Amino acid sequence: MPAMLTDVFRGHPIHLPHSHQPDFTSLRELPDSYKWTPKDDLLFAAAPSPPATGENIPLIDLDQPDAANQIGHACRTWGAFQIANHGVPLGLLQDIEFLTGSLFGLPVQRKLKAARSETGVSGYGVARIASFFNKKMWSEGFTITGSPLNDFRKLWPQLHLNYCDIVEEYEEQMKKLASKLMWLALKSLGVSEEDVEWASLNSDLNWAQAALQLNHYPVCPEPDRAMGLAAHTDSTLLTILYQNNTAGLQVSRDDLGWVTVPPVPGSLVVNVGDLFHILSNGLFKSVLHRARVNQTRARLSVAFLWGPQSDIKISPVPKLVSPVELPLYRSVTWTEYLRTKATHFNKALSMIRNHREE
Ligand SMILES: C=C1C[C@]23C[C@H]1CC[C@H]2[C@@]12CCC[C@@](C)(C(=O)O1)[C@H]2[C@@H]3C(=O)O
Ligand SMILES: O=C(O)CCC(=O)C(=O)O
Ligand SMILES: [Fe+2]
Repeated sequence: MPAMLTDVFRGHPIHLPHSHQPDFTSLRELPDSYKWTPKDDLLFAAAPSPPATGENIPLIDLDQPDAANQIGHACRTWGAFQIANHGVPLGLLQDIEFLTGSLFGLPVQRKLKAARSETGVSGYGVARIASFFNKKMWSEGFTITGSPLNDFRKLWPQLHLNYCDIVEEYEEQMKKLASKLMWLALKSLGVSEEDVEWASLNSDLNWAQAALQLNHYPVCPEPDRAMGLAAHTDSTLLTILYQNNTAGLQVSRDDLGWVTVPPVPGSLVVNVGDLFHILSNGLFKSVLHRARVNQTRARLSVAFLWGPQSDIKISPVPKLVSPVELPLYRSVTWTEYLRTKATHFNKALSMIRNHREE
């Protein structure tokens, strides 16, 4: 049995003062510890985003015959896209949104009963990347890896079994969808399952595992100075994000700056993670993204963070490598990569890049 995602941070404790999490609803003013300036995050601009050019990540209908090429194009240009006709039942999206709202609506003391431990992955707390910033983020999160049963029992002594069923069903659907999307994107590069050794050796989806990240961005008294979730890339192959109908997610484009991803009811946002960037030998863009907050509406999101089993080594697909197109990255497992990210944050990708001798 390979090491599991659950154990990935065992040797990498972080100390985050979860228990000092404020009761957001009682704050009328933004405390200084939540006021971000460009100095706190080089990517943070206190000023509003530049005038919208109308350009946005594409919305792709998976029932279209041309979906593979559209997905491939979106992965190369944006590293993100939205999908419609994805086959995930609307009722299930509503259920996971309801579960998320119910979880964050619990009293702080109850949520803290399921607090994430310093060496753990699962549980309630602030995002792990918080340790790289001096200012606090205006959000709370709950991470699920493996069975949520133990944590859910503490949160909902009565209803935990129903909620476990929803999570299980949601993860099942997301797993199928994620693999479908990955193969569609690779198809656009002329790469099929036979070209990827670990996928063709492992039957079905046994090579994949995932984490589910529930996020809550409460109403904020001074949204322009606050940050919901600081700019980052995901350490995944792909991430599939469900957002409630409140805008906040922004993706970065070198030529356009921060672009807000408008919520489209019933659709899902997909983004390329660092491992897919590596697998595609740099062709697919691991998109930098962040979440902003607002003054009138609480925002919820559910991220399905999808990657390979811990014993699988990810490296550029041989078919995309040639004497001209050298492999840009050396091989790395998800576990190794998550640990590199946990120590070096946004330098992680460059640390596994191959540097050519001149
Ligand atoms: C499987 C994963 C992926 C993790 C770590 C671990 C569990 C939680 C994920 C997130 C979710 C929130 C953003 C992020 C940047 C964070 O702080 O925690 C993600 C991180 C990553 O993509 O690196
Ligand atoms: O809430 C969002 O829109 C973004 C969440 C996110 O980036 C994450 O959980 O990794
Ligand atoms: Fe993310």
